[in-house]
Amino acid sequence: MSLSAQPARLNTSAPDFEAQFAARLHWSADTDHAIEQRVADILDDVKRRGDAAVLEYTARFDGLQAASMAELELTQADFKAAFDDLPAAQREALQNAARRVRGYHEAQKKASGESWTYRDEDGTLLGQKVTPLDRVGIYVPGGKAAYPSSLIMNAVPAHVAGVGEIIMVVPTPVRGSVATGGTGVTTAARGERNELVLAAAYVAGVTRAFTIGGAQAVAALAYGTATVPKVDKITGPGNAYVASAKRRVFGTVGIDMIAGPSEILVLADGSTPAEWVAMDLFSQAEHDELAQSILLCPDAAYLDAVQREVDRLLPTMPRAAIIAKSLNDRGALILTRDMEEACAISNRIAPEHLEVSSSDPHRWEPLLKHAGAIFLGAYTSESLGDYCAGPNHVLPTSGTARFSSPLGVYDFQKRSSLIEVSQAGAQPLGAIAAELAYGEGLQAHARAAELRLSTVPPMRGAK
Ligand SMILES: NC(=O)c1ccc[n+]([C@@H]2O[C@H](COP(=O)([O-])OP(=O)(O)OC[C@H]3O[C@@H](n4cnc5c(N)ncnc54)[C@H](O)[C@@H]3O)[C@@H](O)[C@H]2O)c1
Ligand SMILES: N[C@H](CO)Cc1c[nH]c[nH+]1
Ligand SMILES: [Zn+2]
Repeated sequence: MSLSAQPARLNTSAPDFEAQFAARLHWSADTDHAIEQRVADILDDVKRRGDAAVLEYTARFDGLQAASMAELELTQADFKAAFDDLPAAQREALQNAARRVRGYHEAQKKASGESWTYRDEDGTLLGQKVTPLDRVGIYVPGGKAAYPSSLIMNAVPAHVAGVGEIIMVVPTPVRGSVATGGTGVTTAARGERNELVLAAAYVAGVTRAFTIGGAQAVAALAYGTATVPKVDKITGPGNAYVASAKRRVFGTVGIDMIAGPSEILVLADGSTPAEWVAMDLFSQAEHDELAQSILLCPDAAYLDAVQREVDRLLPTMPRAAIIAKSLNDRGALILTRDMEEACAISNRIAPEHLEVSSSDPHRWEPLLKHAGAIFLGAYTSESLGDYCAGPNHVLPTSGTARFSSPLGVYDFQKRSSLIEVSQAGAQPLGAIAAELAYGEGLQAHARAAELRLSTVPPMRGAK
């Protein structure tokens, strides 16, 4: 069957642009009732029945049969064996990627992740104590592709922050088993473990790991089961089921953000070879049918050229079916009046990844406000950021870059305020606090402050 990919052609000057634009924009799990309902049911079930429910869903959605959760636990020996067995080039690539990601996150910690204090003129000490989380759960996706790079992007900043225990979940679906929501495949004996993922767990350092995925894995981490330890926070990307589950368990545990199906927006001035841009659009479309790839450009002939490259290159891609579905359903090539308008539209979309494919990217960068990551210039392909540039590739999707940031060391830390008031400092602060506390009708607050004054006044409103 020959496939074709026809992203929607939009024109900002067309009278129906706004309607067409809105129709293409953010899809998120919470607008899909069927996914929401299924995820809610899975979470409830795992909360009630623990391991037994996780085993059932793993058989149903991943086609992976196991008699007990112990069978689904990976060991440190598995990690080391996978690492030792890798071809040297893959071992080196993993280590180089981890080294660059570590360097970036160490710099990030230095810049904004350390405790700080100061003393005011009365000798009162004020500040913030930064502490790492005790135990985190990292979700490493594994449904339609394997993601050793996501393991590195989660585990490395957790280590830089000083997290005590890292519990990883990763689905290992049996190939050919399709998570249909029905019974799925129930005869296969073992999921396909990805050796690079196991080796990455060795390189990046993971405490415990389970081959479970989807909403059931998120539930196991959030509520804890007899086998899977309850964590303080769940980080990491995943498909619509994972994103929805994370949103629902927030409050029971912390979460990093909504990092759902991947997105790329390319802002092009027409100076980058069309082939490069077409492949960059493919690079995110190939993740998931629900991924979104958009090109904004003020040059109609360039949009035509990129479409021609899409047509030419698609048949060469092993994941052509996923790419075609993603581009047909969610992709768009948008003709803008100029680059300024393209920047404004990009801000409205707030994409996960934003490539500024221009000969003068620094001219446009100041106009760009909302994006998970901004890639400047024709040589900065988004895929370099996915693996090894250094910054984190776990990024907010579905327009949540308007209020969320990339995964970072800060996601694995929390902060406590530090306050040490000197005797001299207690005098002015006591007077201010007492005044406000009486105003709120909270006498005990007022009195606690006044008792520390050198001259203690009578309590106002005493009985
Ligand atoms: N935003 C980011 O930072 C980022 C980074 C990497 C990957 N991603 C995205 O992560 C996603 C990975 O998705 P994936 O599918 O490959 O792996 P995944 O691990 O996220 O999802 C697989 C799991 O989904 C569940 N599932 C699938 N179909 C189901 C159904 N019908 N009913 C119930 N559960 C079902 C199964 O339990 C399965 O184990 C992609 O969308 C990719 O674009 C995002
Ligand atoms: N582009 C993904 C984030 O949306 C990350 C990734 C991992 N591997 C390849 N790509
Ligand atoms: Zn990617």
